[in-house]
Amino acid sequence: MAMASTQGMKSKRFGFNSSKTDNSPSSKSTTSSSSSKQFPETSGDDQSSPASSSVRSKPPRHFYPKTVSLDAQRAKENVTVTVRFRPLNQREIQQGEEIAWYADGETVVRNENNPSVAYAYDRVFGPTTTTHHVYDVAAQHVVSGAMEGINGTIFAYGVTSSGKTHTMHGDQRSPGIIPLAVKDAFSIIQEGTFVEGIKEEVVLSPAHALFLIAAGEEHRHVGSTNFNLLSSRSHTIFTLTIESCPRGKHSEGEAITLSQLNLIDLAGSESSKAATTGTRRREGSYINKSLLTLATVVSKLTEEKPSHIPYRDSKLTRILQSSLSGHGRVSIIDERSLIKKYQQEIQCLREELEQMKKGIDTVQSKDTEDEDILLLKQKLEDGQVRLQSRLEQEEEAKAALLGRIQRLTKLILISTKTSHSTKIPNRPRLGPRRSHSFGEKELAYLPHKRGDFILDDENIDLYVNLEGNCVTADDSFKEDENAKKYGLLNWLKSRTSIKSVDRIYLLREEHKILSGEVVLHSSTLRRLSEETARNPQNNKIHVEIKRLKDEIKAKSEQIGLLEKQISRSLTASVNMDRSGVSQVKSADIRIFQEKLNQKICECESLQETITTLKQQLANALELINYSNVVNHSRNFSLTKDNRGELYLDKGDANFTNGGTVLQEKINEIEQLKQKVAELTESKEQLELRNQKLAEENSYAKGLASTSVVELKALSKEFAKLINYNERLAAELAASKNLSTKNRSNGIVQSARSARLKLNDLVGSNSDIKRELALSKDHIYQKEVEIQKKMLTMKLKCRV
Ligand SMILES: Nc1ncnc2c1ncn2[C@@H]1O[C@H](COP(=O)(O)OP(=O)(O)OP(=O)(O)O)[C@@H](O)[C@H]1O
Repeated sequence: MAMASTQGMKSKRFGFNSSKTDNSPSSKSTTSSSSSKQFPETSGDDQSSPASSSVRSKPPRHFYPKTVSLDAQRAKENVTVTVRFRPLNQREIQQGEEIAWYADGETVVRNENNPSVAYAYDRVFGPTTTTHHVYDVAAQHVVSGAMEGINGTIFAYGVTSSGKTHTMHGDQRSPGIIPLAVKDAFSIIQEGTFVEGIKEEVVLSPAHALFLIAAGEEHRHVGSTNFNLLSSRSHTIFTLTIESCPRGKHSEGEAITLSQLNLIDLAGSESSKAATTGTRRREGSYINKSLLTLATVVSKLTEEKPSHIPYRDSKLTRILQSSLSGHGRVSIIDERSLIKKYQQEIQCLREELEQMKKGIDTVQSKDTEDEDILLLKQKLEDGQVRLQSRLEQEEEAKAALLGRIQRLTKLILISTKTSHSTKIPNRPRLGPRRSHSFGEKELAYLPHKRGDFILDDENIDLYVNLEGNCVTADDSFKEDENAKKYGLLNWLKSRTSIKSVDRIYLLREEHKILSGEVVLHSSTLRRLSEETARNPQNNKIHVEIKRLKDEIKAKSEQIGLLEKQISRSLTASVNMDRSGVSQVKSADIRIFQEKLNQKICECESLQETITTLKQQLANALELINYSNVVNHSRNFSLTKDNRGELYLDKGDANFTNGGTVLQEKINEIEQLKQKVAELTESKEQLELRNQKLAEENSYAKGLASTSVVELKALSKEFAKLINYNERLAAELAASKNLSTKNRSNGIVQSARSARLKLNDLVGSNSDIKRELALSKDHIYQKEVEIQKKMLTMKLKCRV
């Protein structure tokens, strides 16, 4: 028997060629089985069978690859071919069967009769090899690859009775590849990322999504640390998987895009100081570890040539892997597209079929009976059968898909029929529109357009649209909006029933499917029972009957469970309205309960401390009394007055020296205490004064630096004014010179113009003079101001 495994997208030729097998060395060699090698009776799987029959008899046409050597190219391919020999069974031994082919080493199969004939495979297993070993060597990598997302196929092929079923299915004693692979897959799941309670649900409306978020929040772990009374002890990840496709008439059959939007509220990183208990510290270390991995992953992703990115180091990065790596999952085909594709394929196949039929007719009409034409006819007929069966399969798949679509459509109808109509008009949008699996109609049921919600207990306190502007709705919507705005919880509650309706519907659907399966199994069972009556020796039928009975039993149990779930869901949906508020609040109650418990614990420990202190005080008092009695046998005792201070109760008589000394000491202590109190008071006053002085000092310093700046500015201004003053004086002198010159030069001018010019000059002179006087005044004022400021500063500095 041979086994092939393929992995990955590349589908490769196996190197088999049935049409040439007749000429192949393998078929020749199998004819001479009389001198074949006999294997010893040491099979790991079946101790009773001594040799391989798979090579004893004539090998099948497809048994050996055409190529003889395992070349380097093949090693790189994703297809591996292995051969397993089975031992001869009792019957074969009795019949004197012999072995013609044997395993020569781990990769070569040789012919006993003709040692020069040899074939190489990826791996050859002798008759003593256990199935487990075959699995480990030839199949395990395909399974683990599949767990990493690489498609894989393992199949066994060979002549009848060569051991295919034994290898693939096996039995209790020696389980085959299939059970081993299933077990392996599940054990890999256990080691891999497992997030307890993670859920993926089809969301039918915004309310549905919000309800799921609220349910998730309820499970969020919160605890108090030294820095935060309600610190998040876990990350919350809300992943919205969005399916979208181009919208429009001609979009049918187009591939849909699948993308993910992760909305994450991370728990904060913290030092161990933030923790109040060991548990919190442990949580903190987990939080820190995942955040560290996130940081490492992000920094690696930003590298130009990223090396290994440790997504697997934390569940957080593992979950976010597809989004972080930037590879959106794109272009998968949805049911409608699939149907469209199938329809096209069916059409093509029909056309092909028609053409083939025509070809057959033509061939028949020619009535040529030579061998080639017969062969062609045979081929065409084969093709026709194949096409017919493929057509049937496609039709079946189509029917199944249509059924699924109908169920989903029903589901959507159920979810939307409870929704209210909306008056909110369509929003103008930029760019081409895409339709989403969750329609935009649904968005209209949000309290207002697209928006971010901030829920405060039962009301929305703040409501902001995505652009960050305050919402200003049309008057016509105001009333509607207010109702929604101030009653989101009620709005939410009205929506939450959708979920339970959906659940009940789905449970019922599942119930129907299971019931159908039970009916189907029962009828098969009846048929098989009739068969057993006719053929009671057939063990296979008995096994099949047992299997069917077990399955019917298991399915009936499942049906029972489903019925219970349905009735529970019905009750829950009735109670939903009543428990709506409590669902939202229960998280808060849990937190407050936790805090209350903590406070109770604190109170208890304080009470314990008080009791211990009281006890210690009583002991101390007793000790003093006792020592007084023993040492002096006198009537005095140490007591506390109503202020809690110690004093000596002297009693009536015979107060001795010891008592006096003690009293003196007590007085001394009291005096010292008083002194300490006085000193503390004066120290406090001094500290206060010191603080005040320091404040004044810093104020004065500030003032001084401000004044220095101001002084500089004033000096600059002063210099400027002096310059200006000088310029004005120069101008005045120049204008005086000019008037004198004009007069002395005796320039002929009209009397009127000369007078005007003179007037101008006189006017400008007097203006300049006035300006000069003003600037002098200004300078003087500034000087006074500066002096005043400097004086104040000096005074303040002195203070
Ligand atoms: N490695 C093996 N060790 C012991 N017995 C084996 C081994 N392989 C097969 N057998 C036995 O050989 C017999 C035939 O095997 P099996 O039914 O698996 O062959 P098959 O290739 O599936 O045949 P078919 O094509 O007719 O279904 C069975 O009795 C099986 O238990």
